[in-house]
Amino acid sequence: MSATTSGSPDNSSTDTLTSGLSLLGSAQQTPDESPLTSCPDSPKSNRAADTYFLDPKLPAAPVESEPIYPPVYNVCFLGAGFVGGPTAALVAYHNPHIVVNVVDLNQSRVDAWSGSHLPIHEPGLPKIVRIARDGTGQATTDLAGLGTVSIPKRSPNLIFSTRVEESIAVADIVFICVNTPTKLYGLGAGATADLSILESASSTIAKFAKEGAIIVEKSTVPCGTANMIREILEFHRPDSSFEILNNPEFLAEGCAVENLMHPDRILIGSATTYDGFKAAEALRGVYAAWVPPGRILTVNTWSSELTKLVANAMLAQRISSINAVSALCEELGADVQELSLGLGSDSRLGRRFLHAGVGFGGSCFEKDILNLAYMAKSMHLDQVADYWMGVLEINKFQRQRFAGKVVRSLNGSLRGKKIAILGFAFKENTNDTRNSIAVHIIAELVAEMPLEISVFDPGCSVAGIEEEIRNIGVTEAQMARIKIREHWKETIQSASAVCILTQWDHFRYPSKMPRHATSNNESTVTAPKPVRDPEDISWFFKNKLSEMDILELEKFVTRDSETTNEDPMGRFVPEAECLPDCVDCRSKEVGMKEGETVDWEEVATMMREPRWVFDGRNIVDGPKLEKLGFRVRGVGKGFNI
Ligand SMILES: NC(=O)C1=CN([C@@H]2O[C@H](COP(=O)(O)OP(=O)(O)OC[C@H]3O[C@@H](n4cnc5c(N)ncnc54)[C@H](O)[C@@H]3O)[C@@H](O)[C@H]2O)C=CC1
Ligand SMILES: O=C(O)[C@H]1O[C@H](OP(=O)(O)OP(=O)(O)OC[C@H]2O[C@@H](n3ccc(=O)[nH]c3=O)[C@H](O)[C@@H]2O)[C@H](O)[C@@H](O)[C@@H]1O
Repeated sequence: MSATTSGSPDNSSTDTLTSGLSLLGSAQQTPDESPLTSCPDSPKSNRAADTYFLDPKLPAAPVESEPIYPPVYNVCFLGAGFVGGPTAALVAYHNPHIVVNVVDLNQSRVDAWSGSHLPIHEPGLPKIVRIARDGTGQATTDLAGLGTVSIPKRSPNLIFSTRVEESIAVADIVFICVNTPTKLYGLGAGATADLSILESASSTIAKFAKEGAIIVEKSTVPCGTANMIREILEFHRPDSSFEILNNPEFLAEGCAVENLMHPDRILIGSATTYDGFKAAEALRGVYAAWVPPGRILTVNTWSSELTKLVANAMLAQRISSINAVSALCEELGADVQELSLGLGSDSRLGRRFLHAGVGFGGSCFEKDILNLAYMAKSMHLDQVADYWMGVLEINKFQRQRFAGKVVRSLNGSLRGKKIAILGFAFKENTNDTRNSIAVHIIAELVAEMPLEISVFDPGCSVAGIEEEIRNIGVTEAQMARIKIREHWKETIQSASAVCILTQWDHFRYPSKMPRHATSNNESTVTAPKPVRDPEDISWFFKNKLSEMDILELEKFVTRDSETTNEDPMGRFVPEAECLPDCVDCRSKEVGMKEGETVDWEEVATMMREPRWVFDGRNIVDGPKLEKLGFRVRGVGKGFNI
C-alpha cells in the first residue's frame, strides 16, 4: 500500500473554517494579540465545514452516538509549567472546539511556548503544540486507488499569554497548575507545602472568574486545599457560586505526552452534591474527547487530593525498597537487576519502579512525601509519618553511599583528579533539573577538593545546570572547580572517573540509539492501540476524523517507509525562522547530534588510568566495558558482576 499526500500549510485553500484563522491570525502571531474567546471550530460555528471528503466507493461509517456533557467552550490553565503546558496542549489538541488559554506571570516562559523552542523538553510535545497553537493547513491523501481522504484546515485554539485576568474572566473552567513547593520558612518549614502561590492565584480567580465557573485544582496539594480555595472565593464573591474540583495530574516527565495521551486513569474529585457532580461531568466531557470513559474515575474531593499524595509516596517507596535491597546485594554478591527480574515477574508486584540507582530526584516525590508526613504528624499519627519519612531516609542514604563509593574507590581523595558527570536531569528525556540527584552528588564530591568536576547532560542547558548547582549552596571556590560542558567529549577528556547519573539512552553500553532525539523533533506521539481491524480503512472516510484518527491515518500512510517525519500529511503551518543569535539553535549545533551516543571505545582512550566508571543507573554492561579497559561499579552489583 502506498499513499500520496498533499498539504497546504500556507492556509491558502478555501474552507469555511478560514474565518477562524483570520480571527486568530497566523502561526507566529504574538500571544498577546490573539483573542481569548473566539473559536471557529466551536459547536456553534458552521458545521458544514466538518464534512470530510467521502469516497463514493466506500460505505459510510456508522454514526456514533455520544454521551452529552455540560458544554465547555473556553478553559484557562493558570501556570504554563511542566504540568500546565503539556496538559493544556493535550486538551486543546483533542478538543478543537474549546479555546484553551494558558497564562503565566513569567513572560519569557510564555514567549518560549509561543515560539519554536518550547521551554520544556518532552518527546512528542512540539507536534501537539504546533497543531493546536498554530492550526494546520488542509491536507489530502490518496490511499492508492482506495480513495482520497481530505482533512480540512484546523483553526488554532491554544493560546499562551500573560493575560491572566482576562483569560480567567472568559473561562468556563479554570485549571490551577501553579507550583506548590515545600515551605522554606516559619511554621512547617522544610515539611509542609507552601500554598502562598496557590492562594494568590485563587484570589485572582475569585476576583475575575465568571459566575458559575468551575475551578480545578491540578496542582498537587495537601488535603483540604479545595476548602481553602472555596473560602477564598466565598470571601471575595459571597453572592456567586463556584464548584471546586480536584483533578490531580499523574504524568511523569520525559513521557508526559504518552502519559497524557493514554492515561491509566483520570481522577476527578468533587463535592458530593448535585452541583459538584454536574461540575465533574463537565470536566469529564473535556477528557472524554480522547480518554475511554472507563478510565475517568469520580470520587470525593478529599479522596482525590489524598490519592495523589499517596500515589507519589508509594512509587517512591518502591524505589527506596529496591535501593535498600541494592545495598544488601553489594555486600552479599547478588545482582539487584536479577532481583528486579525475579520480583517483577510476580504479577502482584509488577515490573515497574524496581530500577535500583542513585535514588529518586525531581520536584515532586520528596516534596509530596514531606507533605504527607507533615499531615500525618499534625494529626498525631507519628508512626505513619515516620513510615513515609523512612522512604526519604533511604533515598538520602543511597546517594551518599554512591558518593562515598566514588571517593573510596579513588583512594579516599579526589585532589588533583577530574571527575566527569554524565547526566544532570533528574531522569532521562527531560530538561528538568529541579532536585536532581546529580546536584547532591556533585555537592558531596566537590567538598573533596577535586581538580575539576565536569558536567554534561544532553537535554539540559548550561545555564539551567549552573542555576541548580548554585541553589544548593556551594561556595564560589567550589563553583570554580565545577565546569558545565556542552559535549560529552570535553567532559570526559582526562577524567579519572565517570559517574553516570541520568539514564539517558545516549550513555548506554552497548550503545542504544537514543529513544528520543535531543532535538525533540522525532515523532513520538502514538496513536491509540488499534481497536479496529487494521485492514479495514473505511473509517478513514467517516464524517469527522479526530486527531487520534489522524494519527492512525498517518501511521497507515507511512507504514511502508522508515520516515520519522512528524508531519507526513503535510498539515503543519510553517514556523518563523529563529534569529541568528538564537541560543537554542546554537546549543543544538555544538551539543550532541541527533542519534549520537557516547563512544565508549573512544572514552577509553581519553580517560586517565584506572578509568573508573560508576554507573549510578545500571545502564552499561559492566563486564563488557571492563574488556575495554575500564573498572566498573554499578548499583546493587556484588563485586565482579
Ligand atoms: N512536574 C511534574 O511532573 C508534575 C507536577 N505536579 C504538580 O503540579 C504543580 C505544578 O508543577 P510544575 O508544572 O512542575 O511547576 P512549574 O514551576 O513548572 O510551573 C508552575 C508555573 O506557574 C506559574 N505561576 C505561578 N503563579 C502564577 C499565577 N498567579 N498566575 C499564573 N501563573 C503562575 C509559574 O510562573 C510557573 O511557570 C505542582 O503542584 C506539582 O506538584 C503534578 C504532577 C506532575
Ligand atoms: O507528581 C509528580 O510530579 C509525578 O512524579 C512522578 O513522575 P516524575 O517525577 O516526573 O518521574 P518518575 O518517572 O516517577 O521518576 C522519578 C525519579 O525516580 C527515579 N526512578 C524511577 C523509577 C525507578 O524504577 N527507579 C528510579 O530511580 C527516576 O530516575 C527519577 O529520578 C510520578 O511518576 C508521576 O506519576 C507524578 O505525576
